[in-house]
Amino acid sequence: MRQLDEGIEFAARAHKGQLRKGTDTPYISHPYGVAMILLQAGCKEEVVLAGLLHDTLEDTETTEDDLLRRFGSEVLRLVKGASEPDKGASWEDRKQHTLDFLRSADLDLRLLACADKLHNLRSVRREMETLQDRVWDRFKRGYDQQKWYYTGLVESLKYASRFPLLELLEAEVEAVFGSG
Ligand SMILES: Nc1nc2c(ncn2[C@@H]2O[C@H](COP(=O)(O)OP(=O)(O)O)[C@@H](OP(=O)(O)OP(=O)(O)O)[C@H]2O)c(=O)[nH]1
Repeated sequence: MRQLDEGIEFAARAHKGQLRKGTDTPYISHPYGVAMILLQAGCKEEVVLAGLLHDTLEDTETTEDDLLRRFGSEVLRLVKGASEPDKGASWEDRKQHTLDFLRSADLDLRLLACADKLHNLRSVRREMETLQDRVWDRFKRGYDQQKWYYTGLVESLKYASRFPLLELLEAEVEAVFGSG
């Protein structure tokens, strides 16, 4: 529990002042939400910690060395696995890389990715209630490409084996993209 408290504080400091895309929602709500999904799914502490910290390498000043010293090599491995390696590549290439990577990733990495995408898509679905298709305007790509990405995520995550959390993501993808 002590490590989780440290992870909560570390993530809150790292993401201080950041907002979710196109909203006034503090960014930290996303890592906290991802960690809650992982806790509820019965994941071990390193995976929950990685949920709290999963965007710190990609979106904050945090370095790999910071994570290694504070949280150890397994948490660092998981957070690196949740980070896009080439920020300069096109949206299509970055997302294709994620789809390819997840096909052969171990279960803990797939649980982390699944919780991350599930939390993102749940917030999209909530906002669709007021914005309808305009919700996609805040993202770099619209409905068709996002549908390609999220349906591809489900395929990649189940490629090696299925797991219970994936069913929640599949249901969410169906609810958002199923009829489109
Ligand atoms: N749904 C949603 N996403 C948000 C929000 N705020 C920030 N994001 C981030 O936006 C990304 C999707 O935005 P895009 O415009 O399509 O692509 P990009 O930022 O990755 O270039 C998600 O990345 P991702 O690749 O899907 O996942 P991640 O691993 O980067 O988290 C997610 O991290 C929000 O309010 N709702």
